[in-house]
Amino acid sequence: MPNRVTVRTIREMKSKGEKIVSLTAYDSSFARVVDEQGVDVILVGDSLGMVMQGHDSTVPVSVDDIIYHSRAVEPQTKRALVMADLPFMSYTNPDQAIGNAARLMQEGRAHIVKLEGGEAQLDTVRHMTRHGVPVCAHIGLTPQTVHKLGGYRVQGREDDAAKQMLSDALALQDAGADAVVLECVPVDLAQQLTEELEIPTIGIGAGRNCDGQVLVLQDMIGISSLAPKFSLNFLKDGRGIPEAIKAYVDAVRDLSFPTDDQCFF
Ligand SMILES: Nc1nc(=O)c2c([nH]1)NC[C@@H]1CN(c3ccc(C(=O)N[C@@H](CCC(=O)O)C(=O)O)cc3)CN21
Ligand SMILES: CC(C)C(=O)C(=O)O
Ligand SMILES: [Mg+2]
Repeated sequence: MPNRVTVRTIREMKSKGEKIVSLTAYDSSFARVVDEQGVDVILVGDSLGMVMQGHDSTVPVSVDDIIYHSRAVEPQTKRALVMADLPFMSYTNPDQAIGNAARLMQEGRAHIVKLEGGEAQLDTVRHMTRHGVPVCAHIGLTPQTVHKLGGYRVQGREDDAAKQMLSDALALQDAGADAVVLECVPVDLAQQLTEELEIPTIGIGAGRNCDGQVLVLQDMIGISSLAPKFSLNFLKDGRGIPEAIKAYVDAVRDLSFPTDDQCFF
């Protein structure tokens, strides 16, 4: 694995102020192109339940589904860190979580696993860390709990919620998390989280001050049924798909994406 991006690489990128670029890929053709265009972290996310399977949430996605896509993606990558989501109900206790993380890594070839939640996941993150499983946390809007949240909405606008998010993030870091995704978080709160954490923050709808950005590929080439405020179609001006992905990579690195239009305040 020479020159492969690892959790150490992205932490170094944070300390040097180099932006981390992440994008989803769910099949081998896209994985190859996304890797070739210089995306640092390829996410095999449970949003595949929406963009690949046509469900209206990520709730129906199984561990086998993630493995199916991750197995297609990872062998086509040469440089990117391949991250896979633990789907809903696959990590309700540390033993279940580590068993499913092992499947994502061994059957799915993933290099790091991601799970949603704060406080409730501390024992699980600690257990996985102790056993050498790289972990990315995911806080803010956690789509797996959409039926509790009551919709895909910005999180952390109230003082109490913002304080809770900050303490969750620090506790996840202490538990061993290697990175954290911040989804649909107001710009100022995401900036504060990014400054207070040593581990990298990867934002989606969380402003340009995060250490990195992530988008769902289908959103950034304009073919998904959703048009979240934080997304932007880069497939325009006669560009092909590889060029659109390159434009996204460049825009994250030169801070031209996201603009205020893609942010919550
Ligand atoms: N195609 C796709 N893109 C995604 O970013 C994505 C998925 N699927 N599936 C899993 C979750 C769900 N996500 C979503 C979906 C919709 C909104 C959305 O439409 N939000 C509104 C309201 C925000 C607010 O005002 O609070 C928006 O205008 O963006 C946000 C996140 C993010 N993830
Ligand atoms: C929206 C990103 C961060 C994700 O978790 C997914 O695509 O599943
Ligand atoms: Mg996800």
